[in-house]
Amino acid sequence: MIKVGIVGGTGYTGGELLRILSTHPEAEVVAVSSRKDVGRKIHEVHPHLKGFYDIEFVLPELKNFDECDVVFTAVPHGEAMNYVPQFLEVGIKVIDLSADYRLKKEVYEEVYGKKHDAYFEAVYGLTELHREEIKKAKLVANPGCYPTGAILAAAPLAEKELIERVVFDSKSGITGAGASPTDFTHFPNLHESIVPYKITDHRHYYEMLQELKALQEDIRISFTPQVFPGSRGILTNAHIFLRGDLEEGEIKKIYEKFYEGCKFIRFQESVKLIYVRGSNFCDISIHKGKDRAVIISAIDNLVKGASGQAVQNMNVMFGLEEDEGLNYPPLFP
Ligand SMILES: NC(=O)C1=CN([C@@H]2O[C@H](COP(=O)(O)OP(=O)(O)OC[C@H]3O[C@@H](n4cnc5c(N)ncnc54)[C@H](OP(=O)(O)O)[C@@H]3O)[C@@H](O)[C@H]2O)C=CC1
Ligand SMILES: CC(=O)N[C@@H](CCC(=O)OP(=O)(O)O)C(=O)O
Repeated sequence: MIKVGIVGGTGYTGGELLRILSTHPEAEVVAVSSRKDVGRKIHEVHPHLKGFYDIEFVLPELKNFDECDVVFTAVPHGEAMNYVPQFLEVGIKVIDLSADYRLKKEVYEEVYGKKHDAYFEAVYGLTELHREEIKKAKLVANPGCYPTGAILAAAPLAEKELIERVVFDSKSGITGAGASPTDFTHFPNLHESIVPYKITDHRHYYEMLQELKALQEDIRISFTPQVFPGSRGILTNAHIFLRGDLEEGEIKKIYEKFYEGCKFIRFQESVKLIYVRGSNFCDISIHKGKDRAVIISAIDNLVKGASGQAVQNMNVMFGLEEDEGLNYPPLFP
C-alpha cells in the first residue's frame, strides 16, 4: 500500500484527490492538512465523502506526514514551494499541483519577476508526454488545467514540426478558480455569460510554450481563456495553421500513432464536456477545413486537469498500472 499525504485537503483539488483515492486499491490516505479546519473530520468539510474516511485534518507540518511515501501539494501558487523542499529532503516523493515547479527556473523568474529560492528540478507531469521520466521522478510538477487540454491537442502535430501557428481558445468551468468565492466567480457576474479574462497574457501561455517548444522549437502560439457558468470542464479549440497540405485522414493517423497505448486519450467524432465529466479522459476530435485544422480537446479540469492526472502520475512513479483507481466511465448526463 502506498501511504499518501495531501497538503491542502479542503480545496477543490484536495477534495477531488480524496474522492479518487478513496477507492484506489493500492493507496491509503494517511494525512490530510488544513489550517482552518484542523481537527475536523474529512466528511465535515466534504460531506460527499461521508463513510469513506475516518481521519481528521492535521496541520501542514512535516511531522504529521512522516510516514508518507508520497505527498500531493494542492495549495495555491507561491505556497507549495514552502512545503515541497522539506518533503523531498527526507525522501518523500512529491506531486505538486500548483504552478511552482512547472517552469524551468530561469523562465519562472522571468515570468513571475522574482527569484525562486526553493527551486528543485521537476518532471513536468503531462503523463502522455513524459511517462519515462515520471517513472524515475522524485518531484512531479502536475500541469495546469488549460495547458493539459491545449498541449494534448497540439503535441502530435508539433512533434512532426507541422505547425505554423496555433491559437488556443479555451473555456473553463469555474472550479478552475478554486474554492474561495471572488467577484469574478460570484453567481450574478457569471450566470448566463461567458467571460474572457487575461485575454492576451495568462501565465499558462508560458507553460504551453515551454512544452510545445520542446517538440517544435519554432512554434508560435496564442492563448485566450474564458470561463462559462458551469462547475467542471475545459474545452479547447486549437486552431492550427499548418505547414504543408495535410488531409484530415493523415492528421488523424498522426494523432492515433502519437497516442498509441494511451489509456486516457479517446478520439471522438465530436467532443462534449459532458462526455468526460468526473473522469480522467481527454477526448479529442480532429477537423480539417480549408485554412486550418481545428483540434478540439475536452477534459474535466479537476480530474485530467488536476487530481486525476496527479494520481495517474503517482501510479507511474510507483510502478502501478497507469489507470489503477482511475478506470471508471464519466458521469453522464
Ligand atoms: N481548481 C483547478 O481546476 C486546478 C487547480 N490547480 C492548482 O492546484 C492548487 C490547489 O487548487 P484548488 O484546490 O483549486 O485551491 P483551493 O483554493 O480550492 O484550495 C486550497 C487549499 O490549500 C490550503 N491552503 C491555502 N493556503 C495555504 C498555505 N499557505 N499553506 C498550507 N495550506 C494552504 C487550503 O486550506 P487551509 O487554508 O485550511 O489550509 C485549501 O485546502 C493551486 O495551486 C491551483 O492552481 C491545478 C489544476 C487545476
Ligand atoms: C477558471 C480559472 O480561474 N482558472 C485558473 C486556472 C486554474 C488552473 O488549473 O491552473 P493552475 O493550476 O495553474 O492554477 C486561472 O485562470 O488562473
